[in-house]
Formats: sequence, C-alpha cells, structure tokens
Amino acid sequence: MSGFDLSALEAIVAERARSGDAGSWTARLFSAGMEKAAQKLGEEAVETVIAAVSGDRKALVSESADLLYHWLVVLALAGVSLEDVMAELEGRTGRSGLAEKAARAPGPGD
Ligand SMILES: N=c1c2ncn([C@@H]3O[C@H](COP(=O)(O)OP(=O)(O)OP(=O)(O)O)[C@@H](O)[C@H]3O)c2ncn1[C@@H]1O[C@H](COP(=O)(O)O)[C@@H](O)[C@H]1O
Repeated sequence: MSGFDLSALEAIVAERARSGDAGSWTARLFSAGMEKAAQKLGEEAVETVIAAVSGDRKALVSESADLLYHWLVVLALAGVSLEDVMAELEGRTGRSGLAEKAARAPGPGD
C-alpha cells in the first residue's frame, strides 16, 4: 500500500492554491472559480464511469486519480475539509446503506 493518501494531496492542493503560481493547474482552477472546477470534476466523473463500464482497468485507475484530485479542489474551494467528509463516513459505519436509504424521505429515484 502506498504511503501517499488523500490528506497529503489535500495539503498539496491548499499549498498550490495559495501559491498563485502561473504554472500550477491548481492555482489556475482556483482563480477560475467553483463553476469551472465543478465542471472539471463532472468531466472526470464521466470519464471514470466510461472507464468502469468499458472494463478498462488502467484508465479506471488514471481517471479515478483525476477525479479525486478535482474533488479535493472543489472541496477546498467550498471550504469543506477532507476531515468533514471522513467524519460523515465514520458516522455511517455500521449502518447498512439500504437501512439508511429506507429512513430517508422518498426521492425521485425511488
Ligand atoms: N493530481 C493532480 C492532477 N490530476 C490531474 N491534474 C491536471 O488536471 C488537468 C485536467 O486534466 P484533464 O485530463 O481533463 O486534462 P485536459 O488537458 O483537459 O485533457 P482532456 O480534456 O483532453 O482529457 C491536467 O492539466 C492534469 O495535469 C492534476 N494536477 C495536479 N495534481 C496534483 O497537484 C500537484 C500540484 O500541481 P500544480 O497545481 O499543477 O502545480 C501535482 O504535483 C499533483 O500532485
């Protein structure tokens, strides 16, 4: 298992965003703003889905990395920390996804 984790990438994103460096994709996304960053996140999500459905494992790994990086950029722009998301996930542990869904009000997908 690699020692690299999402919190290390979160710190890199924060540092590169602060740098304002003209050669930094992160800094460029930050100055472009949430709409652009969220659009990139959506594109990476679609590319990840395509890789998964087509059974392309190599592309799935690569697109997943793009997806997680752009997701962290969007979180940072929104002022949401990885810790916030991890706490939410931790709060869900031990509860079946189906039980959680049943406890929700019916939505359009139900
Ligand atoms: N993990 C990433 C990372 N993943 C993807 N990208 C960039 O995201 C951009 C958009 O990706 P796309 O595949 O959509 O590229 P594209 O040119 O639009 O190509 P297509 O639309 O044709 O597919 C590319 O420029 C990628 O290089 C990333 N840019 C930065 N990081 C991390 O952030 C660090 C700092 O990077 P800078 O901010 O650029 O210094 C890096 O060292 C990495 O650790």
